[in-house]
Amino acid sequence: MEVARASEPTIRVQSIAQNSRIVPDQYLQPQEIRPGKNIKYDNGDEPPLPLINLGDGDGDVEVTRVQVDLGRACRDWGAFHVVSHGIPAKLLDEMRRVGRSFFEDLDMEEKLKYSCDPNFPASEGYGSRMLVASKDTVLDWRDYFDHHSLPLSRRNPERWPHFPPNYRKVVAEYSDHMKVLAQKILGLISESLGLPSSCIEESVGEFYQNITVSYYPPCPQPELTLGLQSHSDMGAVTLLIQDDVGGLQVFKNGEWITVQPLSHGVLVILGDQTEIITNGKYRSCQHRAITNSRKARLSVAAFHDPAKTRKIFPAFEPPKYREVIYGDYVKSWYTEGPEGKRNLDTLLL
Ligand SMILES: O=C(O)CCC(=O)C(=O)O
Ligand SMILES: [Fe+2]
Repeated sequence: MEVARASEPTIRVQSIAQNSRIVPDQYLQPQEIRPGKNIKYDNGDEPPLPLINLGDGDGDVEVTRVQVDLGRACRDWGAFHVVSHGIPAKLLDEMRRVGRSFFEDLDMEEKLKYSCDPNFPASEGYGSRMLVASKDTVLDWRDYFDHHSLPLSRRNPERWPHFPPNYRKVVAEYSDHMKVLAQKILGLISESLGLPSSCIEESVGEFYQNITVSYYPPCPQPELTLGLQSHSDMGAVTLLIQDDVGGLQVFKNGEWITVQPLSHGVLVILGDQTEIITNGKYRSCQHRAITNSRKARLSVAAFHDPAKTRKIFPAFEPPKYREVIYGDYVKSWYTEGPEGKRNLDTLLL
């Protein structure tokens, strides 16, 4: 059985959403970063995120095309959808289903038994505030469940929800599949830069994988809040699925562009370590989540990061970024906050 840990002092957003018709002050974003009255929930006339069909990889012509398309997506967006990725559609649906069931079918008392430790940022479990150690920031309109899934020595399904009954099995299976896809994507990214396919994966070393199910309750004043503040992911590569509600936005050419959900596609988001390793040839993607007043939204992110002791440095000369021990990078992210891509900018030479 799981051990109940000290519950976080912060009240869960889901409880606030159920009991209040206005947004408490702690969740009000500063004027200049509020999404504002004209939130765009679809991407309108904006170009859609690039879509790469990984099944197009047979034959020399197709291989070249996949590499060219992938290279362009990594340079221009730092994010793209993949289809024919080899992960069973049923597993994607089931992961969304069990994730949603934890948030919606268990009562709060049950859920709080899985609370993450408020004294450590990114500790495993149920929480609302990932930047716990940071200087005062406005809170995100989000609850989450974070799972430490790889390497296997970190994986302890006893700490994961016991409900629905197949929850733990689904997350473990999802973790294994996502690892294989992350390896494949990093291989293709390496090749698209003329590097040996193992290059980026070897630079990252053994994957530290976390799986975060994010749950964004309906928000009475979406124009004043953010589900998740603007950031780039700090690790190497994130693989994300979402439900059909929508709310993820990527920042491109000075604008926020809403990513249309693609139910059986997987969204690839390049992280800061990939930007460092590729020496800025490929950019990590700045993104955020907005809220809406109608429907709860769910996403599942599988983060693939280096070990905290790993030294990360560019694979090209002359280097444009200083080398960094990954654990130091993470520490600054948690103490200073993400603020877009500020942490990465401090490494620029
Ligand atoms: O909910 C989303 O779509 C984004 C989640 C995300 O960016 C993150 O957890 O880092
Ligand atoms: Fe993210």
